[in-house]
Amino acid sequence: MSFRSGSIGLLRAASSRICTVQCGHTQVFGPTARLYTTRSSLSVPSSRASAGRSGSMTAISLERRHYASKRDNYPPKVSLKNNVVDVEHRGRSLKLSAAYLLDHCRCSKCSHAKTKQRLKTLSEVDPNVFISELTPSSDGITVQWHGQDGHTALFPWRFWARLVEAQSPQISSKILWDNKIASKPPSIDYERLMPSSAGEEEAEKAVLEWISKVDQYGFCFVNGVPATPEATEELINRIGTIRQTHYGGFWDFTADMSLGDLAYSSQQLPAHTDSTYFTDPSGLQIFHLLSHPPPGEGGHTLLVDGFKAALQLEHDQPGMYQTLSTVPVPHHASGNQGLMYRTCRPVLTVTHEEGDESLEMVRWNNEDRGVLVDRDGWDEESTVEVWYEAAREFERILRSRENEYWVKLQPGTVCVIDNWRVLHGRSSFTGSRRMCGAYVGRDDWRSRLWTLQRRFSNTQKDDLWDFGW
Ligand SMILES: C[N+](C)(C)CCCC[C@H](N)C(=O)O
Ligand SMILES: O=C(O)CCC(=O)C(=O)O
Repeated sequence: MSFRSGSIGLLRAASSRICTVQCGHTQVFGPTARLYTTRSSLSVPSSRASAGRSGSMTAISLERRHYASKRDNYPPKVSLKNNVVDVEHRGRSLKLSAAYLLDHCRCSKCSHAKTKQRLKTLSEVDPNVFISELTPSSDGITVQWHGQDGHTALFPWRFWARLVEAQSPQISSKILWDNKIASKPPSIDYERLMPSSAGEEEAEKAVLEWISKVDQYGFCFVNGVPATPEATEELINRIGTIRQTHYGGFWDFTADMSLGDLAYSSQQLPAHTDSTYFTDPSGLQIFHLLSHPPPGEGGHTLLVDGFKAALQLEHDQPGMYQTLSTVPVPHHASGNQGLMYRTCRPVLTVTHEEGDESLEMVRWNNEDRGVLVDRDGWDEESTVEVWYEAAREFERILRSRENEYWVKLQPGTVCVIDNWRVLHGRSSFTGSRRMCGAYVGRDDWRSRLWTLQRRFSNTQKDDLWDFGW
């Protein structure tokens, strides 16, 4: 499969469904066997190539997006038969047990209104409980259980609708890209992000736009940042708490080998993700080049969309994708006295949420990779040799010219990277080069994204039924 730059390429995915791809900001491609596809609102420029069945782009979702419930004007159809509740809504249906509904009751006895936590253990939910009655009203359906001291509770219509819609493939806004992203990389202006210059509400809206771009593209530049560590740290705190690691919290570093890692050298660093030796790799990697005065040269930054590369591998070599998703690989950080970090995990983390499969993380760092051991026995078909073949192909895709986006960072431009998706690297350099930045945890930046989405969405504020999805 090849992406023809600058034109509409036709890709015949494994499932023989034809997708069109607009090279540059590659927004679509790949098999649909493993991924949810859904018609997106993206419109395809009139394409020279026939787009086969799908005349329009289909946005491929790589992971479930935070599901934003929609107001539903058509109350779902809810009925009870043989102690099973049948829910039909927008052409989809599901069946719920009486015990499931009792477990999901959010009355004041079952759920804490402030903490949104359950107040019942599973042992307090009788798996054989019976529903004695369903009573519809304008607000929803009141369920009364037989026994359980006559437990009765209202489930609002938005609960029933959201539960059914949560079964369908979630549309994500992930946008895959190749080196053509250079023509228009995602970015936002610093002034818009700071309450002191934009006001609190507008700055919060801008932070939502900023983090949404990181979520969509896997990276985003911030332009016009004062080239100081202080301003950089203040900006990073607009996203969330800086994550402490054995490299400290906020870092300000040069090529002085002050710490036992190649980052503190002037050597070239191939495309990699950081903290592959942590069970929970850093969520965001944030860089700000503060200075690299002449006659210093080099030190260009490399970015590669790991999700695009992984799905390219899945399309071309599904068996290799499977290998990289299953064979655990050791990674370690052993360069600093008295510290030893080691973790053994596959290169690709694929989650199986509710039966669907979605790519969640690319964990790739050849410098920090440890010793491969084959417990199944060494032969030509050994797991290690099969892994090498897949890893070499993946590295070939990562290092292909079409996938490498090189950029020379400048003082004043901060680069925020989703370290679970986008790989970064560096060319070697000469002279005095000063870089600062920090990590932010995955859960922290995703929490900031979801709370801002909720703040600026039209959902009822602090609606107990809006949590825990
Ligand atoms: C702290 N700072 C980002 C400057 C360097 C961190 C070293 C990163 C390490 N090689 C890894 O890939 O996890
Ligand atoms: O110095 C740079 O530009 C990047 C260093 C790096 O890759 C890292 O710290 O992980």
